[in-house]
Amino acid sequence: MKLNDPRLLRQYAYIDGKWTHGDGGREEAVVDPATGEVLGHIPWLEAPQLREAVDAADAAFAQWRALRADERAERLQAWYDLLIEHREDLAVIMTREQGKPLPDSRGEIEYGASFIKWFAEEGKRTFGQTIPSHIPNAALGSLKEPVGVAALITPWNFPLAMITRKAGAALAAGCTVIVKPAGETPFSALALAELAERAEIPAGVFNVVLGEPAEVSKLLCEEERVKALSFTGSTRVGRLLLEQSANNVKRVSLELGGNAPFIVGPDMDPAEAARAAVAAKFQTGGQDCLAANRILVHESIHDEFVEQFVACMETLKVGNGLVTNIDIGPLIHQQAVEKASSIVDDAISRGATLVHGDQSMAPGPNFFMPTLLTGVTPYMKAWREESFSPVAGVTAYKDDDEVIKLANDTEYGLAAYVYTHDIRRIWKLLRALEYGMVAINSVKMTGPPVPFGGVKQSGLGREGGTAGIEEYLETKFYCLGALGSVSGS
Ligand SMILES: NC(=O)c1ccc[n+]([C@@H]2O[C@H](COP(=O)([O-])OP(=O)(O)OC[C@H]3O[C@@H](n4cnc5c(N)ncnc54)[C@H](O)[C@@H]3O)[C@@H](O)[C@H]2O)c1
Ligand SMILES: N[C@@H](CC=O)C(=O)O
Repeated sequence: MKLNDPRLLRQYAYIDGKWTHGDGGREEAVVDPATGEVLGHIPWLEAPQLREAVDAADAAFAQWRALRADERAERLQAWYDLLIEHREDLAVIMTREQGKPLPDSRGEIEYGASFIKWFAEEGKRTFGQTIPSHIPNAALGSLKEPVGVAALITPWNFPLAMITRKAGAALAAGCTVIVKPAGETPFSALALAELAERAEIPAGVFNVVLGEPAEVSKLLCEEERVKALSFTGSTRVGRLLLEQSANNVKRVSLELGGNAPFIVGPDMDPAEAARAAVAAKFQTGGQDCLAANRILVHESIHDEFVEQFVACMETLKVGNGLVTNIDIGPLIHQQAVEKASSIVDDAISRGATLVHGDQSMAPGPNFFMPTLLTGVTPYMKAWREESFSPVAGVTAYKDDDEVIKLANDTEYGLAAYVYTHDIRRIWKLLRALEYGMVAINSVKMTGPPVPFGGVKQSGLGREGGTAGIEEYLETKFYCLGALGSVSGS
């Protein structure tokens, strides 16, 4: 891989400020999903090495939490500056291991870095409370204290931002962290570690462990000294980790799967709505927890919407993300391609219409051409499952009550989109949709100040914003008694 700064491509785990290979000799290849080329190898650590990471994070916690918030902010700001300085190399690493087009990778580096900058400041505002006392001669209040060592387990679709949204908050709060990135995209995480070291974030504060996913996650969940677990990934794995964290009653935050409805009201211009729906569906090639998974269009504009949607889809270019003007890169691996095919086959076998999408045009084995199905119903996988691919499904509806029922007909509750200019409809839908986030007449909804997260089986807790740092803080109440007369108590 050609980088201006080749030291950003590290092929070791990072524990206690040291680059570490695996003691057992196990390793895993990291592959470019666009070409199949092996980009490098990462070690799979053994249990004693994973425990060394916990030892290191636990030992570093005392000193890191003892720093003033502004001292931690300085280190985080230096880390942020280095990410921005090395944005181009980081983007190349991301495109090679994840596949997303280079401009999207650049966008993710800036997006990911923005969480570090935002939380560096927010760490200075972790205020406690002064509580008017109901106890004679006492002063009451609360302090905010860091939870302790946090394990951060992250997915491959946003290899950098899903780490920084967690680590920015955790480090600013005074916690130390152990990151377990997805095996498909470890190099972005390791480049973050290299830059954390250059930013003089002390040894043991930011660690990256690698290994067999189930083994590493189980050890981190069952480790008593790990006080918080923050996981982003599938609902299936999230459930498992919640269970494994139960024995030591760990603080658990889960950012899980989505099955976003995209609702188009009868008052919308079909062309405007179709452009927005294409953007919301095909971001990150559909491999996005916010991707519009079920497009619900009022029957009065359905046919024109579909026509406009196809016209927009036809402009999307599929190919290697390193090439200029590509909109959609490869899917992450063969299983993802097989899942996309099975969703399309299942829908067709149950009566949906394949309007667009010729897979013979795919430029390689991991590519999937943008596909449109109409007549999608709740009995199809295209409805029930998060497709995580460029497969769009459209369903016509009659009225607001029906679309609310349809939109909520899923175990997921991460994000929903509503396109309409009717204020009464907006308010009705906003209140009735069982989702953690609702974007109205906007495809963009994320960013550092946003309380990102889902309801139902899309997760627990929030990331980003003031709520995001709370996930890494305990509230310690104090009652300072026997004070004699306390004025104003
Ligand atoms: N809500 C959000 O903010 C958000 C953001 C990004 C992705 N996601 C979700 O992530 C999913 C896609 O990511 P993914 O395929 O990497 O998810 P995944 O659940 O397969 O993997 C996520 C992480 O868990 C690890 N893991 C995998 N299997 C495991 C096991 N059996 N035991 C323990 N750990 C295991 C992986 O190595 C990875 O680090 C989608 O469902 C998507 O919606 C959610
Ligand atoms: N696009 C989401 C990640 C979901 O996969 C985000 O911005 O957090």
